[in-house]
Amino acid sequence: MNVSPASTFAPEIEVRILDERLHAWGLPRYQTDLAAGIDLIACLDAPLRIEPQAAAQLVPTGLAMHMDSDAFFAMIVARSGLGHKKGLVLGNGTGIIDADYMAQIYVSVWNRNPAGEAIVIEPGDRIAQLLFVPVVRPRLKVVAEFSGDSARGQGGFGSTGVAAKG
Ligand SMILES: O=c1ccn([C@H]2C[C@H](O)[C@@H](COP(=O)(O)OP(=O)(O)OP(=O)(O)O)O2)c(=O)[nH]1
Repeated sequence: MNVSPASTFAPEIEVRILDERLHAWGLPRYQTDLAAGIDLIACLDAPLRIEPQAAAQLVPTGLAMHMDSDAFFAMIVARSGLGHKKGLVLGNGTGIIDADYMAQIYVSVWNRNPAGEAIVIEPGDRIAQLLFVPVVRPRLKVVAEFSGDSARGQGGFGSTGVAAKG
């Protein structure tokens, strides 16, 4: 399927390069025409060794951006291969970059491997990816009782069970 860039929501945002080494390592860009995210690069001065299950560490990306929009935000997620094969995941599960955040973006890295295998991140490694995600910011109105009803009603967490229904 071909998607014309003109048919997608593609606002322009300002990005600052805080680490000049990114000019050689790779400026923020989509790796393929339809890649969902841009890779984030470890702007480290020396290799970083992460022991299994050790405390999460913050890695600078050398990037700052100002989305300045109420229509979307950015989300840091693991790179699929690194997370699945090597065990390099995010210490905060998912990193949320608010649209009003203008400082350097950091990646919280964690080695989820159970034991033994350390992970070494080299300066310039692509360690995670950044996705831009539309967001809805509804106005929150506090009420005593809900005005409508639903099939689930007041059934709580897990109330629909696990069996597949025909
Ligand atoms: O993985 C991350 C997560 C967050 N941030 C930055 C961008 C985000 O806008 C800001 C604050 O994040 P968040 O609101 O999730 O964290 P907080 O602990 O509530 O911090 P704050 O008090 O600054 O809102 O930190 C990162 O650089 N990397």
